[in-house]
Amino acid sequence: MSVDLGKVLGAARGYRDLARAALADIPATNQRAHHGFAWIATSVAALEAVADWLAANGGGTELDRQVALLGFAETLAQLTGGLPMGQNELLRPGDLGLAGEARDLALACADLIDADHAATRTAVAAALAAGQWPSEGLPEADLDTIRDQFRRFTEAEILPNAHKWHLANDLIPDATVQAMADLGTFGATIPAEFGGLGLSKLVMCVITEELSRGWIGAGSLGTRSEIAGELVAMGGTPEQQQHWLPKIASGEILPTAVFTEPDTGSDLGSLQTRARLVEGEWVIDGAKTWITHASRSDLMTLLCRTRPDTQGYAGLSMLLVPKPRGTDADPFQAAGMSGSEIEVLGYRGMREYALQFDGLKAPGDALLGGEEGQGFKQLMRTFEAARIQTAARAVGVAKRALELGLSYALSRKQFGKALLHFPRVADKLAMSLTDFVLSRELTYAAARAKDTGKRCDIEAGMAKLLAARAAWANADASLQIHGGNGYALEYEISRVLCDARILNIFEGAAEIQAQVIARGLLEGRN
Ligand SMILES: Cc1cc2nc3c(=O)[nH]c(=O)nc-3n(C[C@H](O)[C@H](O)[C@H](O)COP(=O)(O)OP(=O)(O)OC[C@H]3O[C@@H](n4cnc5c(N)ncnc54)[C@H](O)[C@@H]3O)c2cc1C
Repeated sequence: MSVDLGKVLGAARGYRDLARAALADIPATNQRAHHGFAWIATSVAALEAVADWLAANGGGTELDRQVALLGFAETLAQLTGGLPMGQNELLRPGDLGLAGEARDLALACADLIDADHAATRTAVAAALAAGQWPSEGLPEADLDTIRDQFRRFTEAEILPNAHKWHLANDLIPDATVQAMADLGTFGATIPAEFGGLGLSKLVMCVITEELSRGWIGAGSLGTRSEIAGELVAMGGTPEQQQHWLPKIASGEILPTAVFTEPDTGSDLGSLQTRARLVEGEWVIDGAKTWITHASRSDLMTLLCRTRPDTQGYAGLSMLLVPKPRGTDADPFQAAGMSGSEIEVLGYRGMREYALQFDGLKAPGDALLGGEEGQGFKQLMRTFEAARIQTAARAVGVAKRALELGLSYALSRKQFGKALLHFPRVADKLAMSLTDFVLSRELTYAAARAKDTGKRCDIEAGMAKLLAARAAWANADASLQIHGGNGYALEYEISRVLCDARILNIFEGAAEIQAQVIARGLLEGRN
């Protein structure tokens, strides 16, 4: 079927602009409308990214074009019918007072929306069954080589072990961490003058995607190095940069990100952990929770209140707090610091901890940038790259879920034929592939925006929002294809489902991303 995707994209953009205009009369307290607008804008941005991907691949292969067609058709149907913002939250055009405008859009794109795409879905599933995948060639130099390198590593070191490590709640072995360090995982984006590879955020995405395809734990190992590296590179003093960045880049030290508190998660500006200067040293008191890799790490990037008289963001500062690396027998060895492990569904390999600080000491020069009151701003700037990296983690998880569903659908027979031959199974695979491609291309688009140096909290939020939805949807679809076996711990998909679920929560819950996107777009930033 031949559809003018450029024309459809133009119409979708027009609808997004109408949604933006509609918000002029709708207060921000109406989250369904405001967050819904963010979802509309995110959906349109994904279509733009897919159109760019096709163009960059010379119009694409037949499979590329089929995937793009399904992506456009489904997205337009969602825009004009019901856009899933959550499992039981569908944005309807009427929520923005756009019922008539949505009907106009549906009419303008009737060729696409009203068509029966069953044959395309079947063809896409058949292509997958034949071992074909959509183009992943990137125009940027060397990226395919880097992808190959990390794909080979993941195949050899991560995939054969991940499920075993997950079931045993093991830490990723030190030897694997070292092998990842040797590949340059932790210093990929740290400037070359500080011992890193000085590569782009797009490279970071490709690396993260490949590792996360093997296991979210592996793809997440570099997250805290990315956060610490960004914090120090963007906000550190020259001395802090010289001291910390080479060690982070080489993997000699593993950082941990210490922000969330028992009573303070999404609303970080309210956090209560305090640090005060006593005789030239910082003394830290308070409680933190959900801290990943807190034991086997050497440096805490710790957000705390250094101005006790302030409330909100103004009094928050970021400290670079060295700590001894813990062991299983003695996980927290610093005086004034204790912790206990939080048992979790998935996202294993580093372990999460609740931490208590009772007079923990840090050196006087631990204050990031040497300036108090900058912590929240410093962290928000860092969140852009961290959210793009999280989106890339989700893309890798979404792909693995699809691979597992595909493999099971090919090998399992019911009613005398492989599951793949049932249209409802083939549909799940075709739409999983479509969601994977849309979120991958949107994530790459966000990384490219970040690489230009411009502010891109909107792009980062969009990528994370969509990719986290794709990871969860694909994991759920794949588990459904596995039937009862998918529910058995011994099957890898049981882990992938648990791993996928976290992506919508940390690094800013989906609702927070939607809020950031809506606010930013309404302020005219995009
Ligand atoms: C496995 C795991 C690893 C983690 N690792 C780390 C780490 O290494 N370091 C660290 O500092 N933190 C970490 N976190 C914490 C994580 O960042 C927080 O869980 C997250 O920020 C959400 O905070 P919260 O859990 O307190 O949820 P809350 O802030 O209590 O929010 C709960 C829910 O309410 C809704 N909600 C909240 N605010 C709004 C709003 N304004 N509008 C609409 N809906 C809203 C959302 O659905 C949200 O999911 C981790 C968490 C997990 C589960």
